[in-house]
Amino acid sequence: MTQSAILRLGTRGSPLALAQAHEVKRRLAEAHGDLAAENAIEIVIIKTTGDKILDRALSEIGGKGLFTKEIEEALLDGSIDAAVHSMKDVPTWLPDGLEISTILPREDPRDAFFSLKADRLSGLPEGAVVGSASLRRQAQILLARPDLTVVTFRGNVQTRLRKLAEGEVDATLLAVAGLRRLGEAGRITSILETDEMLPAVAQGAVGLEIRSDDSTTRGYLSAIDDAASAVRVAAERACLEVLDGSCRTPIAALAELDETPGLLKLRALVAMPDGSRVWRGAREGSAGYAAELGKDLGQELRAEMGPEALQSLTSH
Ligand SMILES: NCc1[nH]cc(CCC(=O)O)c1CC(=O)O
Repeated sequence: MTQSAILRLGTRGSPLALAQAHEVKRRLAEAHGDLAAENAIEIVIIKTTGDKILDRALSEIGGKGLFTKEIEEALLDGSIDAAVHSMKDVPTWLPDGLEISTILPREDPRDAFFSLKADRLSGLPEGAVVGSASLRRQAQILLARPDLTVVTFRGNVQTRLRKLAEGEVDATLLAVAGLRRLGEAGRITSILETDEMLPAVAQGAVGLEIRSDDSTTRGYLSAIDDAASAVRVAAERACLEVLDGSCRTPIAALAELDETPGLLKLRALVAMPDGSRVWRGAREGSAGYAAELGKDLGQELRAEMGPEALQSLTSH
């Protein structure tokens, strides 16, 4: 008989999701002697709705939690103890009884540019075609370069880079964090600065979700929490929550800790998908009030947009 695991981690089965789950397992084994034993941590792969839909842009399907619903069900029914998520894919609203307890040290939050025709976005020839299924990236690409065409583009990293090599598109964008975790960062053409392409809320952050009443798992996970990353993600998610964004709303936000200890700087934007309008805002304040800072900025942007623009962007 095999010894049953002490801790079961639920994850999607994509190469990126598995890399993240193995990073969590490695960090936990380093932090706790009993979790270092073989089979002490079991990685449980769970297929989500988002994994089954490969042919359409997620923004067309809509709905929140495409990558998290089935994993959260496994948490609630006790078949796993913690869920490993790309925090970018986790809705701000969580089911009753669940919470995000832990954020790992955040990877680079920026987006990477890939092209065989130019070394940066601004260098693409007039009328070039960029593949991206993200409305956030689409809106910011068109803000900077209204002459470009953005087409829906999905699939894993390998698939996208093959399509790029075959000339289906002239360029594409992917999160730097995912490429680093997959050991594919060497294929990046260049990294987009955040004033040109503000990242998605929580991009580059891996988080763990648990049952709120599970103090045993909470205890294990507290050793691998990165307070600075958690504060940044809290500010960005609070901003998103106020803006009530779905994956169909082009929203970007990035919180960074200043060299001045305890000072958190948050930038956010909301744009029309076609890049015809953009609303930007920035706030800074104490890292101890990260969520308040995020909410304030979200409310400021809401007020600036007015009810009509807000309605057209967030209601579906
Ligand atoms: N929506 C898919 C997704 N979720 C997280 C990442 C990248 C890793 C991260 O942001 O932590 C990606 C792919 C991408 O946007 O390139």
